[in-house]
Amino acid sequence: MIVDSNLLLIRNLSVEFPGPGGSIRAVDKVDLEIEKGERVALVGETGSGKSVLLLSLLRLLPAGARISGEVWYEGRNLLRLSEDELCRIRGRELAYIPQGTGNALNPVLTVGIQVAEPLIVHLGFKKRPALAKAVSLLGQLGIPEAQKRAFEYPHQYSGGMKQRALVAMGVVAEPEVLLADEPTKGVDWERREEILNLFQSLTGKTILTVTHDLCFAEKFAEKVAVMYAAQIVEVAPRAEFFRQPLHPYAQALLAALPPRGLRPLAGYAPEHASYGEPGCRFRMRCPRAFRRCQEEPPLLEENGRRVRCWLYVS
Ligand SMILES: Nc1ncnc2c1ncn2[C@@H]1O[C@H](COP(=O)(O)OP(=O)(O)OP(=O)(O)O)[C@@H](O)[C@H]1O
Ligand code: NI
Repeated sequence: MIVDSNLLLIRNLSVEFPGPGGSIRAVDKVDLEIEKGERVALVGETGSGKSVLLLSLLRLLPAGARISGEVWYEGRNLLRLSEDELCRIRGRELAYIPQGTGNALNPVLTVGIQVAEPLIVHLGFKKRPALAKAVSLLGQLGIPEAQKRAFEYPHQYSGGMKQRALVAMGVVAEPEVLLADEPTKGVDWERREEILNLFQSLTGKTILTVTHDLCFAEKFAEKVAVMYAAQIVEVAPRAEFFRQPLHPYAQALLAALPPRGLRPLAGYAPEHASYGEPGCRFRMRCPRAFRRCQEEPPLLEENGRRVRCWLYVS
């Protein structure tokens, strides 16, 4: 067993989807440590593997997905647990907050009862107090007239409201670990603040959030992890990351932000089929690429930061 102060320890995690034209490696040998009570933002462009990484931690991927590696949570490798054991952990100790844009909510149940359900299922609450808590949480997240709207169905909610209902459902039973996939997507500016406040009020809870919203990441996270083309390319404490990102991709990500110059990154991420080729996956778009980038860069570790780039190899 791995003895460590980390609550969640992801080791050499890979996910492949077999397909007719060969398999797609959506997550490639990811290592990430998350301490108890730590808030981590996982950022990176579309298709880089963030959602798949999150889903793989709780084995929520479609049946065809091949997961390898280790995910240690309090001394247990989640990838080795039986489905029964994992079911007991899911929702209660580790909860997943999906994106509200999909069909994550059940269309035939009221929102209130869905938000209340984890309390009933995992903590043995009776329906009335569970509903009361759901209503109060929905109100806290800025759902207007929560008392009334808790009795409405998902189709009566806007996209942003559905997203907030999913956040409420994820946090209601106060799980130790929250895995959230873009919890602010489609949510208005003022309402994002409420999600942020709610997350910050969950003291002692560990939160890993996928987000495209770097402003949210800067306010919310203590640590930032950056993915590019299925790999982790940088991990850094929040302040250091926003002051001086190391990886050229992370630098480009920040340079694209409006207050920092709004310079979009040109080009495209490499095709999955090319992942097997040697070399840095960012090199074709990298303004600082040099000869050595033809070889695969290691994930270097220095002063609590990590970066996968030859520029930092002396
Ligand atoms: N069920 C699946 N079957 C096959 N390929 C998949 C499946 N789910 C995801 N992928 C592929 O895995 C890669 C990573 O997808 P993922 O959804 O994790 O990206 P992401 O970083 O979350 O992107 P976004 O920011 O757009 O949400 C993509 O190329 C995607 O097409
Ligand atoms: Ni995603």
